[in-house]
Amino acid sequence: MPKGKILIVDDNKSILSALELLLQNVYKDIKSISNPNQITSIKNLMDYDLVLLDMNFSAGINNGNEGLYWLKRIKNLAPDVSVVMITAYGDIELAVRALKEGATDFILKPWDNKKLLATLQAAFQLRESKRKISALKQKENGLKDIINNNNRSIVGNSKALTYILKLTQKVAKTNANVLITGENGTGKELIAKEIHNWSKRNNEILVSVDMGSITESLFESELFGHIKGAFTDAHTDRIGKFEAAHKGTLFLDEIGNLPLQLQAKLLTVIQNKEIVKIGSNTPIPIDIRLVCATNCNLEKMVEDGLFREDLLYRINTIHLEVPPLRQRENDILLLSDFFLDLFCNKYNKKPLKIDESAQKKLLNHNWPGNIRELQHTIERCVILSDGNNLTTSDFIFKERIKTSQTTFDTTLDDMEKSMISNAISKHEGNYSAAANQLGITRQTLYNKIKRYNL
Ligand SMILES: Nc1ncnc2c1ncn2[C@@H]1O[C@H](COP(=O)(O)OP(=O)(O)OP(=O)(O)O)[C@@H](O)[C@H]1O
Repeated sequence: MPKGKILIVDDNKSILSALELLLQNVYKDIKSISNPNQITSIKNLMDYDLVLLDMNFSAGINNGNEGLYWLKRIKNLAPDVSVVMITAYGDIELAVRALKEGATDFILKPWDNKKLLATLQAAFQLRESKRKISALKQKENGLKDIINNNNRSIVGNSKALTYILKLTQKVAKTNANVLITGENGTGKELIAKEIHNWSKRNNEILVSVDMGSITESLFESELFGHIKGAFTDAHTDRIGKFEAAHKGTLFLDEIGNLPLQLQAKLLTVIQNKEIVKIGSNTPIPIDIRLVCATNCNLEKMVEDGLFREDLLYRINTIHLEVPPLRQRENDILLLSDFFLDLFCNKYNKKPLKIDESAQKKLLNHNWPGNIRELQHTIERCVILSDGNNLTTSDFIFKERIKTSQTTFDTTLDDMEKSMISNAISKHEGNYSAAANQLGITRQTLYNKIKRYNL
């Protein structure tokens, strides 16, 4: 089945006819011109797959310069089109010049039909590959845009937040590794995204990894990737998060949850700036900007022998501490309104207002779960509300259960709920520590909090 579009340029009409005859069953669309001046007036030259271009047009001049001139013009107008040069006066020097100017290949007249067809076929395949690469590049850029812009703008104008945002902007422009600390739900991940978006790497992607949810057995495969056959389930090659973040930013969330043995592996990669995939011996150079976050006190963990001091030095060239919501009083109502709009839109509710006494209640609450807690509180209110106003009775903050005593006339679910509440309360909203105490992963803890609406 003929496919593809070819343009033949030769001043010799009988050559044009011979070539048309030869190529008519190979290419779907053939256009021949005998005067190269017509090239520039061809509409949509970019749509052509191939150009077969003679090198000499003026009588008595056989140095090939005309062909090289027209090659340049074609490459200017349609850079991805494959151009194959054809001449009766070729030598190696001319062929090299043509290839340097962007020709795909070079054929001598009189030509051998089989060889000519094979050369054009190879040139056609090259053009197809370029098309695919360009389509993939466009798709990649589109995906990068979606990934990078899929973040919420940071709401708030409190002094504490403004200070941290100024610092974030300053730091973003450098290539320094950044450690973001702060309680759960304060917006550490949002700050990491801002660092990426304000950095010179913002044309590449930010890859996030929750270190708290990666099991030891999957650590290397997730972060460094593997090659096909490296282990039983490795049916295909897989790139790890480090390689995916190459040229961009790698965000390692909950870095404090990384076991010591894995800290050593991470340190090696950061120091050597290269990874080795499981099952391979070949190191792959990696260029990433590292941003880490944690709600743990890493210095204290270093003192307790739970975190490597050398790793801490590597990751906290710059340290940003995100303040808790209770220290950002000005932000509470701004954020409440922001989430109110967001969820009213999401749940197709008419606009809601928070009345004055309810506002006071929000301002007086301690927000141990910070902005995430505020977000969930507002979402719940929007879902449950029937009126136009939210009043104090819409905002019910559960008292944390102080006692760990449980009675035996409760259900298993009640006991679990109570244990989770106790653990969260004991660790003052630090979900990682609470999950640790309960012997479950942070993700499982989140799921349970959601399930029990805690
Ligand atoms: N200033 C802000 N403006 C708007 N939304 C915010 C702001 N800060 C945080 N949020 C939202 O609050 C939620 C929690 O934020 P984020 O995940 O960044 O916190 P975190 O500190 O990384 O939490 P964790 O320690 O639990 O991982 C997210 O949905 C985030 O979009």
